[in-house]
Amino acid sequence: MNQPSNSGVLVVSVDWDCHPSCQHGPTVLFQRYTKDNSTSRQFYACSACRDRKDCSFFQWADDKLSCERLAMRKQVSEAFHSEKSMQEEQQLILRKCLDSKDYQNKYCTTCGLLLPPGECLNHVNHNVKNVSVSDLTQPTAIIRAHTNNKMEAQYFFSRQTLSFLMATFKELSIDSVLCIGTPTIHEVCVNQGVISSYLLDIDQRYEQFYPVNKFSRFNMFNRHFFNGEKGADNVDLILHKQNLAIIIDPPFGGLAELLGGTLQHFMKRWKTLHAREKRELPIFWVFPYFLEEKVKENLPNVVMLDYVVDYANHSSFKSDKKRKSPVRIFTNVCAERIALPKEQGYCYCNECHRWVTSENKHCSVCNVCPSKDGNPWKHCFKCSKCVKGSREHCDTCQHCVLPKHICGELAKSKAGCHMCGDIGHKKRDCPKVTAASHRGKWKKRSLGQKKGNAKKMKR
Ligand SMILES: C[S@@+](CC[C@H](N)C(=O)[O-])C[C@H]1O[C@@H](n2cnc3c(N)ncnc32)[C@H](O)[C@@H]1O
Ligand SMILES: [Zn+2]
Ligand SMILES: [Zn+2]
Ligand SMILES: [Zn+2]
Ligand SMILES: [Zn+2]
Ligand SMILES: [Zn+2]
Ligand SMILES: [Zn+2]
Repeated sequence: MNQPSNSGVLVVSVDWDCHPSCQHGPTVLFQRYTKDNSTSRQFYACSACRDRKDCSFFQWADDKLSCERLAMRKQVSEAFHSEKSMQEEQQLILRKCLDSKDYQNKYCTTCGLLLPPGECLNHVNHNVKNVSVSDLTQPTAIIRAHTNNKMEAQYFFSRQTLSFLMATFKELSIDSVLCIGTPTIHEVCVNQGVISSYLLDIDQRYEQFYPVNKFSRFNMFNRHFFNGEKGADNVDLILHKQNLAIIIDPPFGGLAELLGGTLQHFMKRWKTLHAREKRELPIFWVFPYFLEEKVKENLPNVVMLDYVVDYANHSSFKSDKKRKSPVRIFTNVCAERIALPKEQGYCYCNECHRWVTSENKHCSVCNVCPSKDGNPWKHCFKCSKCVKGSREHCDTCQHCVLPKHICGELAKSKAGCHMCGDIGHKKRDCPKVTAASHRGKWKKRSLGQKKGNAKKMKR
């Protein structure tokens, strides 16, 4: 999402049928407040890109577009809609590469293209690499990952995490998965051939490696299929599978309310197709632990597993790093049914009936294994709850805080409303926000999902 300012931006509406579209499908209506919060104005911005550099679409909701701008918008939109998917042509190239015995296949990393024989001449000064026939079955190893945190944030699961996820699916008798932004899971499923899978991802490069019955270019924030009905029909086919699960691993900065909307849309469709099922469609949503509240607000009945998800190509979220990855799995499957690997130090808590990290000790007062971050927590009788092990109770702040804190700061920051600064209420009850919500399908959500943490984690 484009953020014209750091403060005071809310999602107002996600009415996909009525909003103007950018090249990533329908935009989101946001509300931006001035610095002193005295006035606000609404604008439409891209749902997929959190930086104007990646998608320049921006439109004030009350702006009357000039004729030239309208004409330009129309031109862009027409060009976008006529840009038909090249998936079928790409598949012919893939076929040629797979069949080739007498020449070395090439992939141009600069253009993100698999090159048919003879095509290399057009890529002379580009970064071209050789790919073997077996490489072609591992697209995530061929493509250059786009690690732009404001858009794709392509971080691939480590081998260990992949094995855990695959073992979990097997244990739960899941035989089909809808992979949303999880190309490595899809790759393993396709290669192993035991679990059937379908990939939805915004990265068009996968069109070269998978036919339309295996992949569609898709925007997970607004449910936009770049190939129209074709993609939607193929997803519907997989939603017919009874023992299906969805696994989604969005960029951290992605708004939970939009992601929740997408998941609930698929869950609802699955429920309609399996009217006799009492269960919900199993969901595995990979997201940081510090966004737990946001996930739970937007997807009811999920729990956070203690399992630490790590990545092969992320500089800090690798399993060999000292600092643990903050990424966890949120699921609506009963946590008791998901055994976490003992050999990685997880153990079963008989009181909580779930698997936890060995540092997450059961608190007999709260009657839970309280740790969220995987480090030891302890009970504070003054706060009447468990807190991070590094915190000490401060009688002045009346809270458990870091020993080296500035007394009073926390109380100040906890007191008021982030929106208007008033001490008397919290952001969710801010009259300014409520006053703004007077037109149909409104949603009042903060854009800043614990910005401090999200910024620190950069994904
Ligand atoms: C954090 S990575 C997750 C990859 C996953 N860990 C794996 O190993 O398969 C985010 C994924 O979501 C995709 N993505 C980013 N923005 C998207 C969007 N708006 N809609 C759909 N996919 C998106 C990226 O291309 C990338 O594959
Ligand atoms: Zn866009
Ligand atoms: Zn090239
Ligand atoms: Zn416990
Ligand atoms: Zn406790
Ligand atoms: Zn305390
Ligand atoms: Zn204090």
